Amino acid sequence: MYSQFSNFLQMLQITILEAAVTICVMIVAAFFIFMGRNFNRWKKDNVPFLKPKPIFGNILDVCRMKITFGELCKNIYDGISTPFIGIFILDKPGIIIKDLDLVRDVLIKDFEYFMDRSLANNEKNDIMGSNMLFLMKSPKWNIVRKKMTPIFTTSKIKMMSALMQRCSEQMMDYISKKTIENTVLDVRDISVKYAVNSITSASFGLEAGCFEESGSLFRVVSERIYNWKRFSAAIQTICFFFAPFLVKLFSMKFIDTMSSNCLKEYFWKTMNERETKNVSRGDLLDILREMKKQEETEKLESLDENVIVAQAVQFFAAGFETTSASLAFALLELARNSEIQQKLRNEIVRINEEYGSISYNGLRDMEYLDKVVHETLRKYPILPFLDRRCNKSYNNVEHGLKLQRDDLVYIPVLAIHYDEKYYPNPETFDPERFSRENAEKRHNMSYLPFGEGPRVCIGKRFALLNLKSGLAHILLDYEVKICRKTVSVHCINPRGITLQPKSEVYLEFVKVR
Ligand code: HEM
Repeated sequence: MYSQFSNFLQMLQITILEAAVTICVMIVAAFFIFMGRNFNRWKKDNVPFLKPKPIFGNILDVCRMKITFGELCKNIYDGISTPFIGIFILDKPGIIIKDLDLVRDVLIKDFEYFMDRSLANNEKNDIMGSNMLFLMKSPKWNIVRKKMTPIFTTSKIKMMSALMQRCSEQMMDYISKKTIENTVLDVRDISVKYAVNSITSASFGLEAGCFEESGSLFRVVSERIYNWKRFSAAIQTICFFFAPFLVKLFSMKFIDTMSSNCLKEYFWKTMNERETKNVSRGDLLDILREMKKQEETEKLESLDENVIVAQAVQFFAAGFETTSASLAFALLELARNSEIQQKLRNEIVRINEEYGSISYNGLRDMEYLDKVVHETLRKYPILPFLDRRCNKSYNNVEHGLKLQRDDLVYIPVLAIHYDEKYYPNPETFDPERFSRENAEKRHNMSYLPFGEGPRVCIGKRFALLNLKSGLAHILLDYEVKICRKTVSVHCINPRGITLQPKSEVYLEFVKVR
């Protein structure tokens, strides 16, 4: 074989080295051509588009972790005047939408064309990840979402509020002990502990114990799940969002095996305990238990045990990072804006006196708190973009947009939230933007921190209540202030997909009650 090959090379009058170099060049050229095979797509369809770079399309800086995809979308959005623009996610055609009527069409009116997210779903090797609602694809998603919607009704949320109150009280004990030694605390750390405690209590029926000195296993797991400091974790997340073929090729898992096994074990342990003792506490676990029973009687193929446990793990993963970042950002903004903080505290003190404690009904009556929370989520939308995949040919005549199956669609939430047209002086933290009068004047797609349409965040009401409970408890007892340790610009971490403070958020806690 080898002698035949060298005879062949002799015939061509080239050496083995020259042959090897030629083959490498040909492979690289073929790869470039393959990755660029769609690059004429937007030109052909007469759609305005951004010139792509070889291999990476328009996301080179995201892959190099120089900026987040949310910020890239914002830069693109700010630079265009067309209702949408064509881009390339590596080799795949995608569009970024600027026109809010078109945003509404994609998220709500024409949802049947955009039911799935663009995220990878590795069904073969990642049973836990692929069964999570966030990653799930239609038609399985339709069935599971319908089954899960009753989890977050008003009466269920009201029951869960008692669990949240307990977590808020644990946080206050912790702050009170910590401030004896040092009045400067890292609110990012406190927020993560609070959010992990709340979500563990609601979705696993267990006390995570994050505020205890001995440390908590759930805190360790939460750190493992989203550790943006770990380069490999950041790369993996980028692959899930933008390079599904690599996810399949390298059998990547959305949540690492150790964390998911650990959560799974706790889930079944508590579930079985409840089964034996027949107790219910009004948390998500009870509802998942009902789903399990229903599944056993109805023999629904799509709701096997993996689906049920994956939802608990999903709540844990979706809940703690989003809520903790929002709470930390809210406290930072309140420390920067002392007048707003004082106005909010006056409301909290008044309603606390009226109800005797920070109860579910009391929180519902705190109108200014509601505005502060919404303005925080406007300024810091934790998921700075929404993504969808077109699942069948789409022709929107009114907006002149034609899409093919598998085209990617992005809604640049961060950019919309900072558009002067909807929010003048967007850098200013102004809760009055969310007075009923002001909110009614805006396009209803100009505020999307929880997404919109049938795939809107299922935990929205839980998250809002959790955030409000945490904030109200802290501000009732403490004034938070900027101090020497507070880093003036909290850059957004370019290694994450979500908006997260890049460093610790130190604030001074001054007792006011
Ligand atoms: C401040 C806190 C939170 C924010 C800002 C947030 C934001 C979001 C956003 C933007 C989406 C995508 C919506 C879309 O594509 O239209 C989403 C989806 C989702 N969120 Fe949240 N979220 C938060 C808290 C939570 C909590 C506490 C839970 C669970 C208890 C949760 C569970 C989910 C799930 C399961 C989905 C996927 C829904 C589906 O695909 O059907 N989130 N969230």
